[in-house]
Amino acid sequence: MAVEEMEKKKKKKNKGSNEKTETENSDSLSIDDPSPRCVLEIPLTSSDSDNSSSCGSCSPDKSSSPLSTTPPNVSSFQHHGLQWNRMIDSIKKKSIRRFSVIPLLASYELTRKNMRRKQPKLSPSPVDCDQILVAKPSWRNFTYEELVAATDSFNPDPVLVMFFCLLVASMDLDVLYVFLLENMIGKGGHAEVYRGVLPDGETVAIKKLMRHAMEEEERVSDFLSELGMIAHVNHPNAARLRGFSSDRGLHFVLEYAPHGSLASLLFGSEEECLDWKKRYKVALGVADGLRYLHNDCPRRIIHRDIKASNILLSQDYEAQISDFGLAKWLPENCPQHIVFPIEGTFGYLAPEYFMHGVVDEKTDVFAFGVLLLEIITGRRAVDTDSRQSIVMWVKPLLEKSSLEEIVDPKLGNDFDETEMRRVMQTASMCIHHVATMRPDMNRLVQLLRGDDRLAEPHGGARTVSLDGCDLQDHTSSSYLDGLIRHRQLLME
Ligand SMILES: Nc1ncnc2c1ncn2[C@@H]1O[C@H](COP(=O)(O)OP(=O)(O)OP(=O)(O)O)[C@@H](O)[C@H]1O
Repeated sequence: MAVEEMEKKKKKKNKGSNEKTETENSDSLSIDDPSPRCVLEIPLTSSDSDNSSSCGSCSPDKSSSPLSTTPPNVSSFQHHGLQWNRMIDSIKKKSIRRFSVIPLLASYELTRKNMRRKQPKLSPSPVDCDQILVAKPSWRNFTYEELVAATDSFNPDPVLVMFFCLLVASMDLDVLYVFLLENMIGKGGHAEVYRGVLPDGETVAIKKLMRHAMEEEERVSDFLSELGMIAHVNHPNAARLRGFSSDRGLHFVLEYAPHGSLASLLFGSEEECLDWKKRYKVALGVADGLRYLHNDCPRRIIHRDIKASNILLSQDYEAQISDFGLAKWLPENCPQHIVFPIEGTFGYLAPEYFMHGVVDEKTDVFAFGVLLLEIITGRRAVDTDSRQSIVMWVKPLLEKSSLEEIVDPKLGNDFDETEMRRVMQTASMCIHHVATMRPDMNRLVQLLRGDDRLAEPHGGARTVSLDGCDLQDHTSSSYLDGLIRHRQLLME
């Protein structure tokens, strides 16, 4: 846990500087195609215009194969993109002066109707690019007063807290704080999350970015990046945006997940046990969500922070991938990307990522494998006391296929053995130390469902192998060395 916190601190310290310091790796690696800096920003590059299959890929009846996408109407796509880019540029310029500029977005009602009014009529095309560019016509810009009303004044004045504390001298400050913040439902490395109820009765989660360490400009940039990402995502297994607010702080308004995070259910209480049926459903849901992000979303998205606390659970335990703060857009035609500094959460990082900064779909596949191991074993990615990585602990047991040593003791014998073995086998493929040996998400979904006879061999339509990074030196022992080195670096 301490290690994880250390990682988080490092992550947050580094956050923001990441985009500026990402490096190009000359030959086979991607040019630095930035993640979106604002809602609906389309990063157009010459390479993209040449090979932009993303536009067609968001048609609602999309098959699971990314190869079956319709070619985009490039000129329409670029036209929209350039228009949005101009708007974003203007926001960015103004945000340097003062970040009260985001309400400007309010004047750009992001509805399809409005888009049409502001655009010259385009010739009809087989692919409706409006659907991509205006992926979430329903979300809106909230005022601070609306958020206060929704959360019953979620953020009490610290002076008020002190006043109460003095008044009730016997009360512990922390207890009082939590008492006053009874709507707070979660706290991450850079955000507090509150429950709120909108006037129409819908319960929402309001994620409020905290003000620590980061420069205001960086926070704005990160906020816009995460907003741009989540605004593009539209899948039952991904968190849904209801709106945002930049009034007195930066806020996301998200669909509320009543069961909280997978981490809180798996590790929260000794007494309670998430039954196997739900665990299996969550595993399938996360796999589906990742498959969408990697293959079927308007842009190829690598999440980079898949972990149990970023998987939320809906009323009926449908998994929702959340927290797109580190997510990265990769161009279609570039196999991988090199990033520095390395960000993410210790215990979930793929070897080629924490050793060489290589990012692609297989980065998420590795983290997904660790998540599956947590689901099976009920252990954390890194054991709190021994600080042992679950990957190193489980590898010999997976080889023995030793159910009784691996399965969460809280489950007893209350699980479907076929499903359990399937998930174990899938996890073991995901955590392979050689990236190209890990299956892609299309195949993993099929493996998890038990219809792997239909599955393609390793690799994926959007994933191209990169010899330099599939170094055979990623043996188990070098992985362990790498982990230790990485941990030492974090401690420095
Ligand atoms: N939509 C939601 N519904 C219910 N609970 C939520 C929701 N969003 C977030 N939470 C809770 O708040 C916690 C923190 O949220 P989140 O991970 O988005 O914050 P963060 O600061 O970005 O985290 P990180 O430390 O990973 O960067 C989650 O683990 C979850 O328990």
